[in-house]
Amino acid sequence: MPRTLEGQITMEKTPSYFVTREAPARISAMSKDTKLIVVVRDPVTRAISDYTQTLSKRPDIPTFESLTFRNRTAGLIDTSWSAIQIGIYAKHLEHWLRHFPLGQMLFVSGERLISDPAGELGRVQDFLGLKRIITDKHFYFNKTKGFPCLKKAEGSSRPHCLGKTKGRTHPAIDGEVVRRLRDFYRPFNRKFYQMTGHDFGWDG
Ligand SMILES: Nc1ncnc2c1ncn2[C@@H]1O[C@H](COP(=O)(O)OS(=O)(=O)O)[C@@H](OP(=O)(O)O)[C@H]1O
Repeated sequence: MPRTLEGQITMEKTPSYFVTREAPARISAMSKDTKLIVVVRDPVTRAISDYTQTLSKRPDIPTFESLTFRNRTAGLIDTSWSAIQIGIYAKHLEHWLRHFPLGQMLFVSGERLISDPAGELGRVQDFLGLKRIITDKHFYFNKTKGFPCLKKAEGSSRPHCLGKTKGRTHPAIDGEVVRRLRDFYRPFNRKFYQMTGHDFGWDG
């Protein structure tokens, strides 16, 4: 990590930290005061998004439906598949809470980041003790992209959307498989809502 000077905040983003067993102890050993921000979205959509990303790199992989189950007839979900395992947020959070108080963590809703980016970024700025500089004025909804974009990119006067790898079209997944996955995640989601004190609304 670079040295942080007076008046600066150093930020580091790596999606895999949240699910890496060694990460909480290592980060705590580096600095106990580190603030942690985690973006979470409905674990079922997250799994499909994860699969879509892998599929774009390796089009020959098996279907989502076949990777989901260890035994489809018995309805046994393959929790060793990373796309499924990562979405068990309550389990991952347990490890972090052994090293950090909940107040040092902020959970950003991936859904709200799309429907109300300024609102969600308002929470981030408050959490970091920053003035609310980023507001509604900075965003517009880009119909072609189907997502919010920045009116002006940093250091430019032109609009900026995230790249082609963000916001890919997901393949249609068998409804029964989606239902099974919803049933699988429900108790873990409830536990996660309880632990964070926030209902993310993934279970209707
Ligand atoms: N503004 C905006 N524009 C485009 N995409 C947006 C935006 N806000 C959130 N998202 C969602 O970000 C998802 C991709 O982010 P990831 O966390 O998967 O990226 S990363 O590869 O892990 O860094 C991506 O998931 P997919 O839709 O599954 O591609 C988007 O839903």
